[in-house]
Amino acid sequence: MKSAKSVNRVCEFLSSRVSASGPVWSIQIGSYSTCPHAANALSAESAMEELSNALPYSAVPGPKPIPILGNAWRLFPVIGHYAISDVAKISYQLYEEYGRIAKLGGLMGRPDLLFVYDADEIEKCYRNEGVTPFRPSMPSLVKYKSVVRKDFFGELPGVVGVHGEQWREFRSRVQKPILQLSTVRRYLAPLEEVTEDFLERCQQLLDENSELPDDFDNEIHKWSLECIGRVALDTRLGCLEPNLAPDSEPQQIIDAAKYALRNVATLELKAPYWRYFPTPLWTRYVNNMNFFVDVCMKYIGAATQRMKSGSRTTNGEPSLLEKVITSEKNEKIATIMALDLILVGIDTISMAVCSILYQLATRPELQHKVHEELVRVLPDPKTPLTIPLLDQMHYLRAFIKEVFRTYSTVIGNGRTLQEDTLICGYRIPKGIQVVFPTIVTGNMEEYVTDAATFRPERWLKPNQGGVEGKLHPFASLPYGYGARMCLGRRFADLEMQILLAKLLRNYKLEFHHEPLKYAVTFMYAPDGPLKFKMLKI
Ligand code: HEM
Repeated sequence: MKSAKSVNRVCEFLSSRVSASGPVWSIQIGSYSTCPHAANALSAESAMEELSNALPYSAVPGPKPIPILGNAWRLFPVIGHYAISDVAKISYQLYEEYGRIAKLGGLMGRPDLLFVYDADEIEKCYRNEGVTPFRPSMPSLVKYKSVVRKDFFGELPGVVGVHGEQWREFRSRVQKPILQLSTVRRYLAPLEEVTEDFLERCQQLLDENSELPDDFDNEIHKWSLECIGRVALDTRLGCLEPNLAPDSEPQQIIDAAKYALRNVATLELKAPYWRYFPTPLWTRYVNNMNFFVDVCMKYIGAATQRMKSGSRTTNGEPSLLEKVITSEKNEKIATIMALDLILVGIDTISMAVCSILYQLATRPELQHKVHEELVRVLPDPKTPLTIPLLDQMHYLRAFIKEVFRTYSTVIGNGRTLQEDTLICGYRIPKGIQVVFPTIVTGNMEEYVTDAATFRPERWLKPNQGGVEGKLHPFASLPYGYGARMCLGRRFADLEMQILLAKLLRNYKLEFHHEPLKYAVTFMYAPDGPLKFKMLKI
């Protein structure tokens, strides 16, 4: 029984790791020559009729729950045919066994998970998700924000782990400055500087065979931490310095971020005693989060002081923090925004980079194409990057998109339905958690021509050397879609492009070890030492 409950946590964890996005609520009703409201009413009426004629939810196919254990047993390693460690495989197996829609129910005390593999239906779900889409989220963070530190987070607790009007209000306050192109552009030079320091550190880490160390993923992690410090806290945290003292602030930040990555999974997957009393793991989690809040408060306080004394970070475009502090006149909003960006902006990007580098190192011909493009765009490797230069790196961008399609870093996205919804001909009740498994749909021949082939050219326009073929826009959505779409996507793209451009213009990456398997640890990424050989070109 205890194990069954822990399996139940896997499902909760699973559904909290899938993400989604999606504005565009303007549904195309077709052309009308009379009153548009009449057309709307007609369409609403026919939607109601479709819903009432739909097949019942009970008819959705899926593994049959067995008494007492429900469906939780199916996630047990060995006795079930789905392995906990390979969540991606569960998504594939459900599709293979049941087709375009499958229900995983009987999950003991938690809503069913409904896997949808039909890209047209996924598109409909996103486009109709309403103004406050609900993404099931990390229960430990929800408790931390809404119970443990309610005193601090109050009525506007941020966007991550927050829903409904509170989410909408917060997002509407910070979305514009975060997504504004002028804000993002402003960070090009500072992030380039961070990346140059990172590459210098990589050089120092090379062994006598010019190979990077076993734990190179930790170094990538530090780079992404340093980038997010620059964006969300207006500071250089110092995480890339060699020989950090264990009690130095950067080392403590590195440890706290690593802890967040490794142990939150344990907290949410194992029996959730922490919901009822403070277990040692929970206490450590809370202390860790408090530490992050303190760090954010310290740097936002410093930014406010700088602004009061009239000395800003630069004379040009204000920084993200400066924009938010000025428009909100409220340090707390800026602090909570920074905390949210840090919480989700470190692991996503570092795991994505691990995956992209592994694919580049193991596909030398394609890596060579990226390098050729970079030589064309940057004949002098020392040329500082600019946005127009980055915009010419079409093949590099296509390569990133193709990695996301084939090895979806965030394995999928999800929404808790806010009202009864018609999906694949079934009436799906409000409250069900719908999963959009991009790890599967991005690889379906139905939506992507020659899906099994890794081919960045599919993302290019014909005049850029692109190849024609099917590519359903809702099959591979790395950043989700809509009102809840990834808030940091522009920074993520910028950070990845800067790193790859600087690295591959100057170095060749090789991998001379046993091929690595991909696994879902926290995100979907190669599971093993990334001992790349890094050779100066
Ligand atoms: C390659 C790296 C990244 C990937 C693949 C990624 C993917 C995603 C996805 C799929 C979602 C869910 C969207 C939805 O529910 O529709 C999301 C949400 C979010 N992401 Fe990212 N992300 C990445 C990097 C970042 C970075 C660097 C930041 C911060 C600077 C960030 C900040 C956020 C925030 C704040 C949300 C929550 C948005 C909300 O619920 O309103 N992400 N991300």
